[in-house]
Amino acid sequence: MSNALKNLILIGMPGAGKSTIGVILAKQTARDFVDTDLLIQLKEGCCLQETVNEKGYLELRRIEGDVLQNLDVENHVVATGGSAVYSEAAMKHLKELGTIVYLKVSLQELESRVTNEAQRGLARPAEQTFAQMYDERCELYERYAQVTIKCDGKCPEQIASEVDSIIAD
Ligand SMILES: Nc1ncnc2c1ncn2[C@@H]1O[C@H](COP(=O)(O)OP(=O)(O)O)[C@@H](O)[C@H]1O
Ligand SMILES: O=C(O)C1=C[C@@H](OP(=O)(O)O)[C@@H](O)[C@H](O)C1
Ligand SMILES: [Mg+2]
Repeated sequence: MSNALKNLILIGMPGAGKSTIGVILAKQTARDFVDTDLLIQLKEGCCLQETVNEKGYLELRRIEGDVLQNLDVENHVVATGGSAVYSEAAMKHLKELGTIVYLKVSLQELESRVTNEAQRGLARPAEQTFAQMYDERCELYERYAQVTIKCDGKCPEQIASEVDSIIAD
């Protein structure tokens, strides 16, 4: 564990399982849980897709960066949004808060999971395809990851146990 605050920060593509696995991991490791997408929604008073529609994807990324930089938690599992890695300052803050765990999933697996792309509030330019987004972002997730878990073919409980055993070492 890289940090006395004992937070585990999950990063990865939309559909990677950050929100799903985050809750399971919190329960498995006796931590609290926070999903920063929900904090953004509470701050804005609307769903992420509405923020994108009304203010644009760059503004959603800016709001997300702001929420992440103001995050002040201890002994939590933090599920971030897939676009968290666009803010260098936010990622620096998250690294100070805890251990950054990248949930790595193949494009093929993600495409089978994310069937509601247009309603998910993705913070990307309108013309960017999911595959292009994957190519652009993979190097960012890898840049910030302190622990990487290959998730294809594993169920959420198995992935949570793998994270638990790695951070317990
Ligand atoms: N390891 C997994 N195997 C199969 N399906 C998964 C796995 N992890 C998540 N899912 C499914 O993928 C979808 C996206 O998961 P979610 O936790 O919302 O991802 P994220 O928060 O990273 O965008 C959900 O329907 C969830 O049930
Ligand atoms: O990757 C993205 O552009 C986004 C992913 C979403 O979270 P999930 O990764 O939990 O789906 C959410 O933060 C927002 O809609 C933007
Ligand atoms: Mg999520």
